[in-house]
Amino acid sequence: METIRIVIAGPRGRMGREAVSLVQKTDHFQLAAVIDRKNDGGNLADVEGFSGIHAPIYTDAARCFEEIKPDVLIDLTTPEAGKKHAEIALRYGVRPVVGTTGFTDEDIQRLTTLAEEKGIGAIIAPNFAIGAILMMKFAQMAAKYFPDVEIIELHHDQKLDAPSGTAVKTAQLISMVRPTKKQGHPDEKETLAGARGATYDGIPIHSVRLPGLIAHQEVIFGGNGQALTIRHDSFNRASFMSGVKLSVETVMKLHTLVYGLEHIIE
Ligand SMILES: NC(=O)c1ccc[n+]([C@@H]2O[C@H](COP(=O)([O-])OP(=O)(O)OC[C@H]3O[C@@H](n4cnc5c(N)ncnc54)[C@H](O)[C@@H]3O)[C@@H](O)[C@H]2O)c1
Ligand SMILES: O=C(O)C1=N[C@H](C(=O)O)CCC1
Repeated sequence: METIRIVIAGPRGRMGREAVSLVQKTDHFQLAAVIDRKNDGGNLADVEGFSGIHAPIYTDAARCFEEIKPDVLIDLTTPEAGKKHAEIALRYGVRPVVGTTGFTDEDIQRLTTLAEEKGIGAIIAPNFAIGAILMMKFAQMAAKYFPDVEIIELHHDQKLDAPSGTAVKTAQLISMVRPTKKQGHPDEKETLAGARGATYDGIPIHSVRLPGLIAHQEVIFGGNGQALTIRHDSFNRASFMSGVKLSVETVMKLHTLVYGLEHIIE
């Protein structure tokens, strides 16, 4: 198998550290460089927790891609940085695999156009955990029979974006198969603002943020005399890494942007 040269943006973060470790232990992956907010010009091996892992550090994504010419960027940063990195990567002919969440429909559309112009692959995956992809697919199946649905997503309290990328993606998949619907009583009123959550195409989304959590979601369907709950839990960040590996391998064969691993996992 040909070696895939990878740049990781956000290597010191919770997900970035897992991704560095994934690249290190995968024979056909090579860590070509990292993009970090600090330590420009330094080496990852000199950063605490990365002893023996040699990769040049850049703070400027464009300079990194220009000098390193990697095959793939894995971005695990913040919404602002992730959007910028993905766009610069595509301009330099580097295929982005974006795990960073908080992208809007417009962001995704702009990057899709850029990937098409360049004729290279890109993947934006709100959730890399295979179980979460199945949870979303099962929810889409169930929505055909149970149009009344609410999403509760639960994450650690250091998360920047709400609702989660997974909750938005789940609502998008459900809204593809059910007509727009106003749920609950037509005259219902919130006596405390936000009590009924945010809505995507009429689907309520409730975001919980608590220390101790990692990433969890329940999709609850209600019907006549019955309810169906589909739940997924990520108990650690290693749960995302098989999806990151699959995305890096797959993006090399794509010529357009794919949003969501449900398009890749049959
Ligand atoms: N797709 C998935 O399966 C999945 C799973 C977990 C987390 N996430 C997302 O991944 C992102 C990162 O999550 P996390 O928990 O690792 O966050 P984190 O805060 O632990 O790490 C983010 C890292 O990005 C770095 N960073 C910020 N701006 C930067 C810049 N301009 N250049 C380089 N590095 C920069 C920070 O220094 C930090 O080390 C979030 O958007 C989160 O929602 C996605
Ligand atoms: O830790 C996070 O942040 C996560 N975000 C993703 C999302 O927004 O859907 C899912 C996995 C964990």
